[in-house]
Amino acid sequence: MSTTSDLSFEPTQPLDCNIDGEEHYPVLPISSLPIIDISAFTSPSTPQARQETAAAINRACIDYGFFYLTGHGIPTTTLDTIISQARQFFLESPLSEKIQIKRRDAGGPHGGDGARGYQGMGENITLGRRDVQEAVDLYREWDHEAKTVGKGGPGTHQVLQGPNLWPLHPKELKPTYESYISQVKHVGEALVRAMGQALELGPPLPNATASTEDSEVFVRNTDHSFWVMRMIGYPKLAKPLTQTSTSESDITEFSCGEHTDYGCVTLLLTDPTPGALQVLLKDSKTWLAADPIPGAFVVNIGDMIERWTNGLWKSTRHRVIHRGEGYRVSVPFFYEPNFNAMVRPLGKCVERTGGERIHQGNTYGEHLMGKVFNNFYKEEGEEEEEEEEEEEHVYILPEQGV
Ligand SMILES: O=C(O)CCC(=O)C(=O)O
Ligand SMILES: [Fe+2]
Repeated sequence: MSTTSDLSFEPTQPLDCNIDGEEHYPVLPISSLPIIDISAFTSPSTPQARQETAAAINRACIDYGFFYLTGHGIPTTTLDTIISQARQFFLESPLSEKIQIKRRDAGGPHGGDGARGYQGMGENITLGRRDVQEAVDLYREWDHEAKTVGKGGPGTHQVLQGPNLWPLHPKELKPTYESYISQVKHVGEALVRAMGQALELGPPLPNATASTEDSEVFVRNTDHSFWVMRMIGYPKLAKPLTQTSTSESDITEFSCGEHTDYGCVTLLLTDPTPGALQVLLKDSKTWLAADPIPGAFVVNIGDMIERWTNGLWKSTRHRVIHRGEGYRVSVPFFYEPNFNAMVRPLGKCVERTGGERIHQGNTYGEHLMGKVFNNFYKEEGEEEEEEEEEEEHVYILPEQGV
């Protein structure tokens, strides 16, 4: 994804460049992402306070596509529990227990749906390379009435239509996570409401439908968010962290390869490990270490917001290289559009970006199915397909009944 912002930044220390004719891309160790307090949208507030927050979001989305989010109302103790229970699962469960909730092919005899469940070390592939991570993927449950029998007959599932496969250990994990999911969805809603206001799409219109382009357009198209939550465990990579800037060609292993998130907004929670998550700045060559701030989410916008805004706000590339101490844990919550939401550039954003649409539009469900197949079923070495080619896939999409 190309980035053409006019962002300029002052490096905090000398950058290591072009030694022995080799290009060295710097990694800035001090995070300078903006910090946005969302409380004006999560609690009673004044129009002026909301306007100031919306303006700060607009700036952050143009300049970085990433920011820290505070004032969301979820207690830090809850966030800490989410991380510590994920750590317990990864480090204390025997492999046999992890395998019990393994992601299995849709339609197969094990009742898998091709998406939910545990992925072993190296199974997640980004840009054709195996990520050094293990993970559990949880999704919004498919609406019961809209389920259809999988191609293997009764007891088998279509893609994405199976039940979530919850870790068995620790046993409090499932109720804790369910309660957290209901809280974090409210934060996602507040955030997309603020984003609609930030784009100055106009006040909410009476009798609005999903396609009405007012400031609530994102709220309506995420009101049955087909959310995804990942628990990710990262063992540290072999090479120790000895330098603040790194030659790109030295990096042969990734905890999570360079990517943009494919949905709407990501609310990322991580343990305190520094230096692991790196965000590509708008100069397209400087990586910024987005170190965690206690109690704050790291938020980034995904490809669906880029498409809705016709590229006014771009989804930003990021990656994880964990060479620090210990086993790193993160739990991103992807607040996504409704499965059936039609995602096409908004008229006002098309006008503001020169009048040409970057995409003709399709539903989030179609987009997601393309991503599920690309990422989960690609063999090492295969090139990741570009967004433009996504339309060439033919998927038979069951309707989500919502
Ligand atoms: O673990 C992290 O810090 C980020 C993970 C991530 O970018 C993703 O899962 O999309
Ligand atoms: Fe990501």
